[in-house]
Amino acid sequence: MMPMLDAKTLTKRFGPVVALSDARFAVRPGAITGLLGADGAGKSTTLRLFLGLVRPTSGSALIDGRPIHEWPAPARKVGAVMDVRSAHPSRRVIDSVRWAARLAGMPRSRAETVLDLVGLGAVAGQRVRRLPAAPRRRLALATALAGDPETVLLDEPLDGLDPQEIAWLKELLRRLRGQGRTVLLTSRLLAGLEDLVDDLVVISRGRIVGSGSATAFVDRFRLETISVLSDRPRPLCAAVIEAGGEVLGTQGRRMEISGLTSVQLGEIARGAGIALMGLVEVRPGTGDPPS
Ligand SMILES: Nc1ncnc2c1ncn2[C@@H]1O[C@H](COP(=O)(O)OP(=O)(O)OP(=O)(O)O)[C@@H](O)[C@H]1O
Repeated sequence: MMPMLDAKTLTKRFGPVVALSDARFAVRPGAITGLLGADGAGKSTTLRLFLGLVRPTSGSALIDGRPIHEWPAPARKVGAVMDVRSAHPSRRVIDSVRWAARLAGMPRSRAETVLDLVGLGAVAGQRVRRLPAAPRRRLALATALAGDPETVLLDEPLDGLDPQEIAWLKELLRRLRGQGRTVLLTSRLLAGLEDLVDDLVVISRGRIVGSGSATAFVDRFRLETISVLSDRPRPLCAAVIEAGGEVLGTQGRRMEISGLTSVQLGEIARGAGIALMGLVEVRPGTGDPPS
């Protein structure tokens, strides 16, 4: 089966910074894939490369076998939410989506369809600036879907959402998958993705360190993953990497670490003079902290 998204020896440098180094991975059509990595790992850069917003230093980022700029109607191929603030604040909600639908060559009625899909039909006539944060994020999603794209790229879509909004978004993404669409979303944490993604690609400091079915990953990572709280996450990250561990994700003071036992982690933290405020070894199968 031809992959829907294909990173082929993809490298991106920004001056001296290597944001992505020889990345190779493929995303299956009709699946939800999570691109997992810590802050600055290269997740957004990867999405930008697929979208043609930045050019690869070497290698290629293919959508359905071709770079995005080779598709005659790119908005029918891929829709993306990279920045939720992209809608113009003084526009009406409906006009914002109509504009996107028009650019994609879709009929005018497409705007109503996608606003209904994201539950914003009732506020279609409002100015964008009057929308609170959660509906504004839904609007960004509607705009991404305006071109009826085969593939949807979402940068940290679950980040900062409340539980109801997370549940709603997951249901919507499952519906999009049910329609045969491909979804690639990024996240800093594995926690919370288990019941959503089919496949995972794990990126660490610009390198792909693993990819495959989420079930296999979740079992392996649960076995090995330690979730830890520290008031000095940055030096702790450095000490963990120095010791050969892998930082899977960070969010504020919380980190997910693999490749080390909790005893080793405790020793590393003590050696670096960093206090651990909480540590949970995530067990296979249950996801619950040990009692
Ligand atoms: N336009 C740019 N110019 C210079 N450096 C950049 C640029 N874009 C990204 N980088 C650097 O490339 C690296 C990867 O950044 P990227 O935004 O892709 O990471 P990320 O995994 O999405 O992290 P975050 O969750 O913080 O957005 C970082 O070191 C970042 O500072």
